Amino acid sequence: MAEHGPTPTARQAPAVALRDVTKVYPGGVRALDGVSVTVERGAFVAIMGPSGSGKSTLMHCAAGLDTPTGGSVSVDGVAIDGLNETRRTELRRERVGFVFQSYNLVPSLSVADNITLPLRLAGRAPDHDWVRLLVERVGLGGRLGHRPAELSGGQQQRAAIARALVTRPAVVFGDEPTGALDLKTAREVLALLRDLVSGLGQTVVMVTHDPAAAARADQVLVMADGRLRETLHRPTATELAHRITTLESE
Ligand SMILES: Nc1ncnc2c1ncn2[C@@H]1O[C@H](COP(=O)(O)OP(=O)(O)OP(=O)(O)O)[C@@H](O)[C@H]1O
Repeated sequence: MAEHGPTPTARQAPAVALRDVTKVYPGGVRALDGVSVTVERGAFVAIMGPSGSGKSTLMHCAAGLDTPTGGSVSVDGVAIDGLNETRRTELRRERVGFVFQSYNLVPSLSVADNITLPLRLAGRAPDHDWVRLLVERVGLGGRLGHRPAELSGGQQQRAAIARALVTRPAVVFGDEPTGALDLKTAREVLALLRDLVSGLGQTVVMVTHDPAAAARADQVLVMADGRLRETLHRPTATELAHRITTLESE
């Protein structure tokens, strides 16, 4: 067994599984109310829903960034409920990648060093072929020596996507990954995510308010009032926009 690789049993497990997850915040807000979701390996899943419906809470619980009040969560076949904070941090570092709306690159590091930073933090030697392949896929070959401030927003997000994939995580979570980008650049970044799912088998789960973005996913989880209201398979942007407007007016 590879030192950092999942066990053969875990390899068969879904990328993420939530069973009957509940989250009640101090003060009594029930942000999640019995949510069960299975994300298969190689799936591109979007989470949509009205403001306050529990999208971010769902993603944070699924990624081990927040602890559910009830139910269970597993990532790459590992139950995260029983892990202490140190083991949970290790699991996030080794099996989960993150892409944020605001890129979150380290300003003082070059693009190349930003991309390989998660490997250094995990004490792992870079797999040079994999890093080269990622840099090629995200189209940043000519920019590796630049600082993030010298890149466009779309290029910064491409670097952040390469960084998220560099550890070969079981799942990449995106929090409004195209939220800060103009329409054309957002479309390019979505096409890249789609390509990483279809071409490399990467599992991606992203929260988005944009029906056009969610329509690139294989499945759209529609949240309402802390519950999974429905799962749509390859819906169109028009269908999604209509669905969300209906939920917002309920
Ligand atoms: N730390 C917190 N403490 C208390 N209540 C919280 C906390 N975080 C979120 N909530 C509440 O939980 C509910 C779900 O919030 P969440 O952020 O998951 O929704 P969302 O669908 O991501 O919303 P948005 O689209 O506006 O980002 C909301 O009622 C919110 O006010």
